[in-house]
Amino acid sequence: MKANLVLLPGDGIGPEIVAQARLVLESVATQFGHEFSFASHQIGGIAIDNGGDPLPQETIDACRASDAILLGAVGGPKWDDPSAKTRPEAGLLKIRKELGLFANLRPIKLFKELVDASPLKREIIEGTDILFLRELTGGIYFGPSGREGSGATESAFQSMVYSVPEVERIVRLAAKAAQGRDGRLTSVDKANVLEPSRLWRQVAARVMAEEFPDVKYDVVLVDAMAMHLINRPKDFDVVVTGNMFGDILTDEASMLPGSLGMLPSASLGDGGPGLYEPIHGSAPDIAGKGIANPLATILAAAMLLRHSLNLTAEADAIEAAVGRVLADGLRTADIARGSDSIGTEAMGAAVIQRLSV
Ligand SMILES: NC(=O)C1=CN([C@@H]2O[C@H](COP(=O)(O)OP(=O)(O)OC[C@H]3O[C@@H](n4cnc5c(N)ncnc54)[C@H](O)[C@@H]3O)[C@@H](O)[C@H]2O)C=CC1
Ligand SMILES: CC(C)CC(=O)C(=O)O
Ligand SMILES: [Mg+2]
Repeated sequence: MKANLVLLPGDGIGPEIVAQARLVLESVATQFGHEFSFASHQIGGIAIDNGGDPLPQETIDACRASDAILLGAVGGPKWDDPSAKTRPEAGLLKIRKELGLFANLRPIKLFKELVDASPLKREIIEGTDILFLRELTGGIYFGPSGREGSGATESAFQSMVYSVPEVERIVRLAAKAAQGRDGRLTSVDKANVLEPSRLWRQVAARVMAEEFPDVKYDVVLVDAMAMHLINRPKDFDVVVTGNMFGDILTDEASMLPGSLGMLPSASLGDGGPGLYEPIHGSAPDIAGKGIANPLATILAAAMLLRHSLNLTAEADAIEAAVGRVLADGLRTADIARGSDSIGTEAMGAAVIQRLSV
């Protein structure tokens, strides 16, 4: 198969981890007889530095013309000035919106070889397999925002807005995902306080009752969910939630496998190219040191093969190679828990070495 892939390395550790995922994809292409072409484009802080815009038009055009996109991360202290006209993160939000990527799939799957990396007890986490569906192009990150007044009385606002169609489409997708898994769906909201959450809860209940009577459905408030996630994670199958709640809960869930550096994601819309990325950010504290964990990005590349290119065996091969690396005891610093660790490049090479085993 021929595929035209766009790489958006971005900032901080982004270029380091995307480089390893690219090598893995090149190795898969050679082994399975595919022709993948790669074109790198700018997003985030580096794009601001080079032209003042965190998402240049040429990047949007290249993404639209591609079969799939692999992104590293954006942002960093260099661009954190609160009075700046724009921010790297605005580029990421915009590309998601431009491409209509309303569904962010975040699988929280534990490699059995890695149960020792979590700060949580083995008996709590072992066997955890949750699929989060985070709504990605609506909610508070996209609501009306601004500032009013000035000086000591200045105020700022950002509104959470959800519409019926926005809730319907993400709940339908989540329910379909549940049908293909253990048949259970949990919707997470804050309906005791927030009006958009009350709409979300009403719409989700109707969609589930009318269209998915076979899926076991329940609702949990987001604050309680934050606790359940680390107390009884095995009780959850598919979880559907809004943009900000999904963002925060999945960072928390990264403590189940033990590190943000282990969790990939896929952002999908109604057709068109999907965008794949680790769930973590640009990790400025370790950028340039060669120690970032590239496995989340490598696993995101596996999701790209599975969801955008329909290459199941190839995606399985990457995931199996990651399992072998972990079984062989190889760990980057974030999952080493004090024992010996290897760097970003060595971890990428170790995955490639085990691809054909
Ligand atoms: N998708 C994206 O591009 C995202 C961008 N950001 C941006 O990233 C910047 C840094 O944000 P932080 O709050 O520090 O979150 P972060 O996710 O970048 O890092 C949080 C902690 O996890 C560690 N970490 C993250 N990924 C790792 C990896 N692959 N291997 C080993 N350790 C890893 C970091 O070293 C840090 O200690 C900010 O500018 C933020 O806005 C944050 C989240 C997502
Ligand atoms: C720009 C932010 C919303 C990025 C982020 O934290 C995420 O998508 O996980
Ligand atoms: Mg996040």
